Amino acid sequence: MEKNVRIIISGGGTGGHIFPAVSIANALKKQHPDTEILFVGAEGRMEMQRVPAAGYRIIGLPVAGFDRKHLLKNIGVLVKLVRSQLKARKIIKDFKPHAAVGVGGYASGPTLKVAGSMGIPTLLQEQNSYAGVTNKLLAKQAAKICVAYEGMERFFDKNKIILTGNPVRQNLLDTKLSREEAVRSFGLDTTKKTVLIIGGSLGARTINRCVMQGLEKIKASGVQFIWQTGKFYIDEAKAAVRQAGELPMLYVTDFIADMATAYRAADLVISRAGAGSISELCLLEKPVILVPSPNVAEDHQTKNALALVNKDAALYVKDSEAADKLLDEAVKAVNQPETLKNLSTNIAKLAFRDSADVIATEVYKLALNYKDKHER
Ligand SMILES: CC(=O)N[C@H]1[C@@H](OP(=O)(O)OP(=O)(O)OC[C@H]2O[C@@H](n3ccc(=O)[nH]c3=O)[C@H](O)[C@@H]2O)O[C@H](CO)[C@@H](O)[C@@H]1O
Repeated sequence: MEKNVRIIISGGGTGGHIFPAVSIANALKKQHPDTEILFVGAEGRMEMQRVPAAGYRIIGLPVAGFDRKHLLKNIGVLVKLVRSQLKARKIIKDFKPHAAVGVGGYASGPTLKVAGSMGIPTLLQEQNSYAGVTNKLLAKQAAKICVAYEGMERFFDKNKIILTGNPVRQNLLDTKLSREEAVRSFGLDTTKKTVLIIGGSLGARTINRCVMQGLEKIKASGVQFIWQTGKFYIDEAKAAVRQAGELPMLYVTDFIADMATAYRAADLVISRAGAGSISELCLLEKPVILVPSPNVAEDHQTKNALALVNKDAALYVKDSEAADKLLDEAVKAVNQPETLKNLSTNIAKLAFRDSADVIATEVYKLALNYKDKHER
């Protein structure tokens, strides 16, 4: 008989944490429709909209990130952390979860710490090839740690590690559109090569600058571009395009809701090296030039990128060299079918399928085990 299991999923901050969290929830619901799921996020962050839009309930904690550069500013952050832990304790007492999942991001720290200290089994999902501080701290209490890269024993107890890959939104894999239909949906020319430029869920300043400074080059390239700027940069980007005059080979937007169509249209992708984007590129076998962000904790995007570059599965341009090289490299690569084919073959080998299902199965096992012991 199906037993009603309750699970908390906590974390967020950016798409890279939220999309895997929602995918795990969907997989749990698919496997065991009676599972009750509660999300715990950070007040004011992206998850507070995205999670309800995906059909799940979320409660926000007043948590904020530590300022690693200005230590004095952290007094307020510490107060918020204590308040968050108190609120997490109340949430857990009310909801009575049988397991908790942490996907990284501010909220997962207090939630998983409190859950662990109350004896509830916890599972961590580490998306990157270099473990974040929060996950390293939470790892001691965790029952299982699902990772996406080899070699994570250098951060975590190897007996707890399961190599699952990062969950990817199912609709990315389900699209039936042809390349031509996808290209047309952006108002572009189906006879031309197309480069998709993405900067992670929030956009990437360096990549945007390269495009804005390279508009004349783009005009002359014979190639067309779909450019996602991120919401902070869209006005500046649109103004630059207006000033450059007619650019029918360039589609500009702040955010692409339908990434499946954008990937389908692309012959080559230029991307930051966020873990979510990389997992998608692997599954969709897309040739990519990675430009890791140097502004993330412990420089983890460079490590993500190198895990692919070392296997000839991606091209690599350093952030500091992007202004000089990026557009030229993209135009060159997209016109070399042999290069594109090799990149596609090699990146496909790094894909993990069924990631969300495997993680959901592990969480459910932990939860059932706890429930059997405590609710007889
Ligand atoms: C700046 C920052 O801190 N980035 C981190 C953040 O990634 P961040 O959320 O920026 O990026 P990811 O690459 O992990 O994920 C981006 C997600 O947003 C989607 N997308 C993107 C653009 C768009 O227009 N529409 C859209 O839907 C992508 O398809 C993808 O699913 O979490 C990741 C996972 O821990 C880390 O590896 C990144 O280093």
